[in-house]
Amino acid sequence: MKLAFTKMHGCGNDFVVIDATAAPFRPDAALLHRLTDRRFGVGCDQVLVVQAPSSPDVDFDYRIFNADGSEVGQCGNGSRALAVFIRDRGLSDQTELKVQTRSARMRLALQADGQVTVDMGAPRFAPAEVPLTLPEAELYALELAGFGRVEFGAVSMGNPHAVILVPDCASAPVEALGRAVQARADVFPEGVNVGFLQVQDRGHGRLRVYERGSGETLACGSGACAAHVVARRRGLFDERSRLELTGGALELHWTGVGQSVHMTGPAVTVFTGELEWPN
Ligand SMILES: N[C@@H](CCC[C@H](N)C(=O)O)C(=O)O
Repeated sequence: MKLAFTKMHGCGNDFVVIDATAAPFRPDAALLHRLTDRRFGVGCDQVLVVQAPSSPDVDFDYRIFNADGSEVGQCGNGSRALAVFIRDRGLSDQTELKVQTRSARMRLALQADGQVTVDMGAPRFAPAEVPLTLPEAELYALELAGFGRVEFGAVSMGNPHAVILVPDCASAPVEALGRAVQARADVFPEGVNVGFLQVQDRGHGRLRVYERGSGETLACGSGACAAHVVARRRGLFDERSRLELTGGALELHWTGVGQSVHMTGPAVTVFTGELEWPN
């Protein structure tokens, strides 16, 4: 069988996108590995699958698989890529789309300048919703071997995020500390994406994210939303911020608790291809 795919990225967070609107796509672990592996396969941080809508309230369903094959419920950069993919494949000519993942409903808006704005829904802070097992707080803390007391904000953007403020993103121990936080399965029963945010002023910051299931990526859209929200709740950001991630910049807008976070940024098609499978 030949499996058609499109390679895309949003600020360097890269995707293999599959159109499953006409025929079902039921990937097993081996096929996902082939799609995500950078040496023996195509290579990407996430595999995104577009499906026909499961409810009349949305235009498409959207499945997300991390590089390790785990299925998750949110991918902010991926949703911008999805909007461009749907338009370019002629699946819809609407400039506004509603999509449903297994844990989030998002509204995607294609802008005239080529950027995509995503209504990511309202952030959720209750520990059970993140989820994390600590009593509710604006700032949590963990004692981690080799790092001492590590403070972080926690939020669900449809997926779990911990956000750590750092004085300098470039020198932050993203992989080591990211792994150490993720190792606390007693605190994060569904795992966690770990963001490292350097606040520059009330509207600017730098961010690196050690993602659950994919390691450090060049950008994480839901991570950018989480970082903006955590910084704003701590009084460090105004309603709007521009975050520089390793692979590009995202614009965030959040008016406050109970309101949606809006994220704007680019989405780019790199190439299309066909994978012979199994071979
Ligand atoms: N890169 C994504 C997030 C992908 C899922 C994440 N690794 C998780 O496991 O929750 C984004 O842009 O949001």
